[in-house]
Amino acid sequence: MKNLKNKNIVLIGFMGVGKGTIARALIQKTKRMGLDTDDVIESMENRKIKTIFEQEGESYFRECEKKTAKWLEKSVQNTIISTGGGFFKVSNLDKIGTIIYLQSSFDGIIKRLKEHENAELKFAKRPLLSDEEKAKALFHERTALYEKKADVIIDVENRSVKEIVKEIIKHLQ
Ligand SMILES: Nc1ncnc2c1ncn2[C@@H]1O[C@H](COP(=O)(O)OP(=O)(O)O)[C@@H](O)[C@H]1O
Ligand SMILES: O=C(O)C1=C[C@@H](OP(=O)(O)O)[C@@H](O)[C@H](O)C1
Repeated sequence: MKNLKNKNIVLIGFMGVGKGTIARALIQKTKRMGLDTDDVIESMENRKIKTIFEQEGESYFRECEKKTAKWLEKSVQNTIISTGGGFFKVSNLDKIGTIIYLQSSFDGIIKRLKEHENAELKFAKRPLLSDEEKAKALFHERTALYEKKADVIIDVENRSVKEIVKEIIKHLQ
C-alpha cells in the first residue's frame, strides 16, 4: 500500500457510480481541496464534455484526459480528485495518488440515475450512456480493469454517502 499521507486521493469507477458526489463529501469531511477531471477538461477546452465528443470525437477527449493526468502528477498535491469513467486508462494513474475504486453493479448505477429528479440531464451529459446496451458492454469490459488499478475497492451499492465516506476515511488513516 502506498503512503496515504500527503498524497492525492483519486476516485475511479463507472459513469454515474458517485465519484463526484463522494469526492464532494470527502472534501467537506477532510478539508482537503478537490477537483474533477471532467471539470478541468471543460475549463481547458471552454466547452462541455458532450460538445467535445460531438465536435472532436472520443479520441480527442482521451488526449485531453492524458494532458490532465500529466498536469495532476506534476502539479497537484493533497487533493481529492474525482475522474471521468474512462480516465483510469491514463498511463500515469498510479503516480497521481492513492486510487479508490467505487464499485457497483450496472443495474444499481442505472436505477439510481433514473430515480434522480434530473434523470434526463444525467443521461444527456454522458454521451457513452446514450445507448444502454452499449454502456452495459462497456461496463463489463471495464470491471476487471478498474479492479486491477485500484489500491482500495469500496462497495457503494445501496449505501449512503455518509457510510461510504466513513469507510474511505478509515482506509486513509
Ligand atoms: N451513495 C449514494 N446514494 C445516493 N445517491 C447517490 C450516491 N452516490 C451518487 N448518487 C447520485 O447518483 C448520481 C450520479 O452521481 P455522480 O457523483 O454524478 O457520479 P459520477 O461522478 O461517478 O459520474 C447523482 O445524481 C448522485 O446524487
Ligand atoms: O466513462 C467514460 O468514458 C466517460 C465518463 C464521463 O464521466 P462520468 O464518469 O463522471 O460520467 C465523461 O468523462 C465522459 O463522458 C466519458
